[in-house]
This record gives sequence, structure tokens and C-alpha cells, in this order.
Amino acid sequence: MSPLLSVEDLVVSYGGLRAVDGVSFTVDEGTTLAIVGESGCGKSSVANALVRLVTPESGRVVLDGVDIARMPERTLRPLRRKIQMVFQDPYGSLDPHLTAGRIVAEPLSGLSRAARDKEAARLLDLVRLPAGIAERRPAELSGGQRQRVGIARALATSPRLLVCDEATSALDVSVQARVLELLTELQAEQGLTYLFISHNLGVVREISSRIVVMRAGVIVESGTTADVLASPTHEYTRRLRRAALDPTTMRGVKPRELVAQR
Ligand SMILES: Nc1ncnc2c1ncn2[C@@H]1O[C@H](COP(=O)(O)OP(=O)(O)OP(=O)(O)O)[C@@H](O)[C@H]1O
Repeated sequence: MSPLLSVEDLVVSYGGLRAVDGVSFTVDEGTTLAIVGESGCGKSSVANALVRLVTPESGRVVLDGVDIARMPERTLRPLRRKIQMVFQDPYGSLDPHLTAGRIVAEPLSGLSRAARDKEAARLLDLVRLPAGIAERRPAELSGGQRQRVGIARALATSPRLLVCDEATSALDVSVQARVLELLTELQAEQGLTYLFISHNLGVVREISSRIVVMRAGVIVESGTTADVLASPTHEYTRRLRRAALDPTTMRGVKPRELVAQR
């Protein structure tokens, strides 16, 4: 079976700076790949290239057999719905003037108002939000509720791939754990495929089956989550693992196996 997403030799540059320098990985349907690394390593640049917020300098981004890396916008437009992004800051990414119901319904074109409202209600229910939320604006929601609205909106186009860029990093630990649980449940129910980007190895342990570790624009290590966490081969990964174990930097869910291995 060919992977849902295949990224080959991806290069992203900003002027003279090569933020992503020849990155390759694949993601199988229904699984989660995590990209981990410290701030500035190029994680978001990979994510932004996949959803074409930036156009890669070179390389291939093959989704469902189609290379979208440098596809012209007109051809790309109908395919954009296949990859959706959940951002770190749902407050910044949700229109403050719209109700949650309208925000979620926004990507649903070609439906009557009543059908859009019905679908928005279904999506809000899918992310375990009570019906009354549909009438509220982002400022009237908690951080966790806003992130659920962001997830519901991303799911509105029935994407093949959900790119979560530090999607739980701004949330308190307990709220973060519940959003991770929701993503895991949605994956089991809907067969979703995730690319999960985080600086925190402890968090990705909860959600990913495979990990890619990035440093300074390149991949330094990759493998199954269990292998990379149990016996990291690169000193940089060991440092990330130590940071994930450090209670002062640990912002994710308690990494049970890691604590046991210490
Ligand atoms: N729009 C941009 N213009 C110029 N340089 C950029 C731009 N976006 C990112 N960079 C630079 O590219 C490099 C990689 O940044 P990127 O945001 O991809 O890393 P990251 O690992 O996601 O870090 P963070 O978690 O802090 O966002 C950094 O040196 C950053 O300063």
C-alpha cells in the first residue's frame, strides 16, 4: 500500500536562509507521524509547505499520488480541502467576529444555510462540544473549547490529512491531555491521518506511531515512537528526551514509560 503522504527532498528557503534542507518522510493512512525539534529547526516551515502557506523551493509533496509541491494555485485550489491545519493559537486563527457555528460552517460551500448549520452542529458535536457553543464567539470560549472549534473547522472539508502545528502547546496540561485524547478518539472513529508537530517529545509519545526528529532544517533521526523514545541514537534526541522528562519543562501528559525507563 502506498503512503497517503510522501515528502521527498523538501527544501524551503526564505531569501538566503534554508529553513528546510532536503527533508523526506512518508505518512501512512490512518496513522500519526510526529515531527519533533527545538524552536527554529524548521518544523513549521515543513507544515506550511504542506498546506502551501509557503511554496517549497524544490522537492515533492505527493498526496494521494498527486505532487502538490509547486502546483499553480488554480490547480491546487480544489485540492486544498484535502490537507487542513490546526494551529497553535486558536484565538489568533479564529475570526473573533463570527460565532463558533459560523466559523465551523465557513469552509462548507455549496450548501443551503440550513444544511450548513446542521453540518456545523454535527462537527461541533463530533469534537464533544455542547450545542450552545454554536452561538458563542471565540472570546466567550475557553482555550480548550477554542481549540476544539479549530479542529471542527479543519474537519469540515473532510480532509485526508490533518496537520497539527503545536496544536496543544498553548493549553494547560490537563486541557492539553483532553485535546490529545479527542484527536486519538477521532482518529480511531474516522480513520484520520495526522502530521503532529511539537517541540515536546513527551506530548508526541501520546499520539504518534512514528517520529521524525529535526534539527537545523534536516532530519537527524526517525523511527517508531517506541524505538526513538526508548533508545535515541542521536545526542540531540537524547537532549529532547531529557527536556521531556524534566518536570520544569514538561508541559505535556505524564510520560509513563519514560519515567519507568529512567
Ligand atoms: N516567514 C519567514 N521569513 C523568514 N524567515 C523565516 C520565516 N519563517 C521561519 N523563518 C526562519 O526559518 C527557520 C525555521 O523556522 P520554523 O518556524 O520553520 O521553525 P520551527 O521549528 O517551527 O520553530 P518554532 O516552533 O519556533 O516556530 C528559523 O530560523 C526562522 O527564523
